[in-house]
Amino acid sequence: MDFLDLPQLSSAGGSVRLPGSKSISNRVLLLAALSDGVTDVRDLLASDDTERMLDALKALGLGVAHLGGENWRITGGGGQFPVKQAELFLGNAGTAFRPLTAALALAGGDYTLKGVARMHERPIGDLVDGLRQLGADITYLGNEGYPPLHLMPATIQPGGVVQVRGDVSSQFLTGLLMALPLTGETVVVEVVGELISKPYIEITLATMARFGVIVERDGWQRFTIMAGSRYVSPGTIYVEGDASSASYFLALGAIGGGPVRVEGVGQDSIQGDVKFAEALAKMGAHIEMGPNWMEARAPEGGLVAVDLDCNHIPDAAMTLATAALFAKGTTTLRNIASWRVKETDRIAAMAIELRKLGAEVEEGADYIRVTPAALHPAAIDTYDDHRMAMCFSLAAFGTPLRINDPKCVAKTFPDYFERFAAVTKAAPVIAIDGPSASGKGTVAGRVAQALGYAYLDSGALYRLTALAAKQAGVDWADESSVAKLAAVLDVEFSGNDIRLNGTLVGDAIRTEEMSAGASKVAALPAVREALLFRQRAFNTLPGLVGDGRDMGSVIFPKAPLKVFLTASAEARAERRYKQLIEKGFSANLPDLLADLQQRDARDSQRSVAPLRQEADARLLDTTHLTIEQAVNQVLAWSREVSL
Ligand SMILES: O=C(O)C1=C[C@@H](OP(=O)(O)O)[C@@H](O)[C@H](O)C1
Ligand SMILES: C=C(OP(=O)(O)O)C(=O)O
Repeated sequence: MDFLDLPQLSSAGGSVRLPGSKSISNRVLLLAALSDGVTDVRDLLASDDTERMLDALKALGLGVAHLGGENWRITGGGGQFPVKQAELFLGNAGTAFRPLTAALALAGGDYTLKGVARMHERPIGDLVDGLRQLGADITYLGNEGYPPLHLMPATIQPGGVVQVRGDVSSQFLTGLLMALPLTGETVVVEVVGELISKPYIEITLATMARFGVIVERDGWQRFTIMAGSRYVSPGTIYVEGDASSASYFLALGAIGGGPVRVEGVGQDSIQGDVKFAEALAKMGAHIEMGPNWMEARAPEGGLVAVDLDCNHIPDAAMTLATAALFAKGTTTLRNIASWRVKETDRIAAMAIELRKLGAEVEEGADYIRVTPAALHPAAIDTYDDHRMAMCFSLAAFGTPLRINDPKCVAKTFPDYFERFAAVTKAAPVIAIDGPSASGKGTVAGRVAQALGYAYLDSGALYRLTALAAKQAGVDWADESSVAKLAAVLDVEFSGNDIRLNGTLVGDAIRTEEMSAGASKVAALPAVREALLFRQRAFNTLPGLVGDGRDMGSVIFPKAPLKVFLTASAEARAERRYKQLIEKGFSANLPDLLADLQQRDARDSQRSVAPLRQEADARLLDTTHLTIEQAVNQVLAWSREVSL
């Protein structure tokens, strides 16, 4: 599985231009398609959800032209879909599936609407019930109340009253409202039950108004579409930046110092999720806003917990759940039952993954309660939910972590992690690589001490793996068995002490036998894979010095300082000889030299992570240097680069 390892973060600051709003993009596309005339859409969101809508409109025979960049030209059908029979795949896009169901059910064609497996678990029964009151002919192809759907031509009863439930998803009301002008008659929509996610209805009404249809309303209960309502293209329309996507960056600013500014959405927005900024302000963040921008800074004393009804910001509220990891006290997010029927059961998923990091979490049918704790590294599953992936990126302020399947952000924000990297600063790493017995361990340890950084002796992990295999009677050449051992290796580093399965290992991993074992197991790709995240999990604050063979090339390719530390084979053999004699082992210089040369050859020729100087690594040849001189050189370089 694809994954992304995040180092612990030290700060956040900067500015981000947001991608277009998903909710506005898909509404604008559909209304442009239903309009008379040509609409130029600017700043459209480029993502999976909008691609599904664009593909559907093309399949339905509407004019869809890419003008380059984020600009599209839609030629409307004046309420007609030229293609009368089609099978549409709508992925997991609620904003495509629900509104297209309504529009196509009234359009007099034969259409099959499908999605990904999860879409077939997301309810649509309340919308179908509403459409059937108008005479629509809709069949469930799978489970009653859920996609996929088959829509057949039907005699639509003009006018009257349609009742629709609004307590599972507001998208049912949105779908009906957008489709009803197609009937040409006056229709009243009555909402049954408490309407959730109300601000999304405001987006619907505001977007319909831009296309010339004004809906009369009586609060949240009754909406009237007048006879003769027709969509008319506004000519050119601009899509605002996505307010839900803004939430991650505002939270980064609120946790990581800031200020982080988002551009493309602000106080003039029609999106309810701008209210996320108010929630963050309640947690203590300093928020500033302009018509088209928002900015967040961390409060001096840190964030504080909140107890909030989040029904009005169902998507952005997820960001509060991970921001809560950095707030003093217990945060409770209430009235969020709809989380359970979105991309995944978001209450359950959030609780499971927050607990993996160490937080205390309580979940109920419609709430989640998060109490922060000292976080520890974990691999976070994202459940094919873009917001899970984006929300958990915030946790990196507390611990290095792995995000599984990070590409799921493509639903609404394909380059999220690139933007994230641009406004965050990672705990620094000094990567020191070099051949056996070059003295890199000694130098790395002393540099770490001088800077107050942690020290990762990656070679020790391979030696420990070799030792654990020997103890378990596993052959060093048995790749899958050694990898299994490596994945669950119970090791603990504290100062100079190393424990394996709770027992001090001392010099047992420093013997020539374990050197050879380490070199052998290190050549096995599955073993290296198993130890990858374990090593990256050392990338904590205030910083790390790592030594090994692939620190700069594989483990920490973004390390701000990379050193290739070496010495002539003769000098290294001599150093090793002295070390062994001092420790009371017997040793023979010519043998040591021959071994070293053989090992150099094996390490530099192996197919995975061969030992070599990276193009961006600085060469430190210590043949004629003392340890102090080598340490001082690395420290001098560390001052040169900004760590
Ligand atoms: O209408 C919309 O654009 C949306 C409505 C909300 O769904 P619910 O109404 O199902 O809560 C929201 O979660 C979704 O991401 C987008
Ligand atoms: C719920 C979401 O999506 P959808 O539009 O598919 O409902 C979301 O983006 O968080």
